[in-house]
Amino acid sequence: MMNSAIQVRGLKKSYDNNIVLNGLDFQIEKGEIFALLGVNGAGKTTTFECIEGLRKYDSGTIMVNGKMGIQLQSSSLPAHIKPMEAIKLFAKWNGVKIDYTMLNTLDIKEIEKKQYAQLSTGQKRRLHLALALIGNPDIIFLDEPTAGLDVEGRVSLHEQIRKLKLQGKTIVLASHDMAEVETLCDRIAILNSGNIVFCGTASELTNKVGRKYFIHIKTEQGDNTFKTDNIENTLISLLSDLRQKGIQVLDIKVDRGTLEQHFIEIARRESK
Ligand SMILES: Nc1ncnc2c1ncn2[C@@H]1O[C@H](COP(=O)(O)OP(=O)(O)OP(=O)(O)O)[C@@H](O)[C@H]1O
Repeated sequence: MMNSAIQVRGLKKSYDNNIVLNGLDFQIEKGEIFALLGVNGAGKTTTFECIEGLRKYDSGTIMVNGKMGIQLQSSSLPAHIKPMEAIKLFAKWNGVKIDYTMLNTLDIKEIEKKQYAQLSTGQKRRLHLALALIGNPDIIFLDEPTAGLDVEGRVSLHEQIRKLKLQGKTIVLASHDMAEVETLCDRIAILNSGNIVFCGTASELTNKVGRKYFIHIKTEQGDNTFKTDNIENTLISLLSDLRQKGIQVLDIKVDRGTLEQHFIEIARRESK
């Protein structure tokens, strides 16, 4: 019997002439938080749906070792349903008793009187997570769980996900937020042009792409972006240069770069 929670071998899927998955190979170990990263349209949802058994694939094998719980996409419930009605319905379908402790941790009480359509994005996410957990699954799929959430909502969801891991659950999530998956996930797979172009830990990824930062400086003369692996030195030299020229700085932002920028970097390295 395999030890991994999920094993995917040679997974291929096309929609008409559009090859979305061109032979994916990866496995997800039991008890890990695993992220599938990719830009919009990379095929994350398609991969998930193939694994979940919701979508037919063209070829390859998928083995799943455990019960799956799936977090619904937003607005997938009827507008008038109330959270507790949805929870009772799901519990009935799953033939399980409702776990009120779990509902309390997700603060479902706070929203139980509202209708689905009246819930905020964060409240809908919490309800969707509760519904995914109703059947006490071993493997939980979260498709962009923090998209559209504010910082507080994001932090609280990350805490929930970490708690699930401590309970021994396997968490599989899709995201396009590099910073998020770096702090949250044990391993990351990057999906690009139908293939897994990277699969490993966040620090392995950092070693591969280098610790690159992007400094965005807005001045009275316009916007400029600089790439660096040494924020301090680059900032000092940029700022002193601007001061010397008498150009006023209006705003400065530093970030880790977008996923696209990291892809370009990885692709460049692999073609060498
Ligand atoms: N039912 C479908 N019929 C035809 N094409 C589809 C279908 N579902 C998805 N696609 C196409 O497959 C590709 C991958 O879509 P998918 O939703 O899997 O990507 P994704 O990585 O989840 O994207 P996002 O981050 O935007 O959710 C896209 O080009 C999309 O247009």
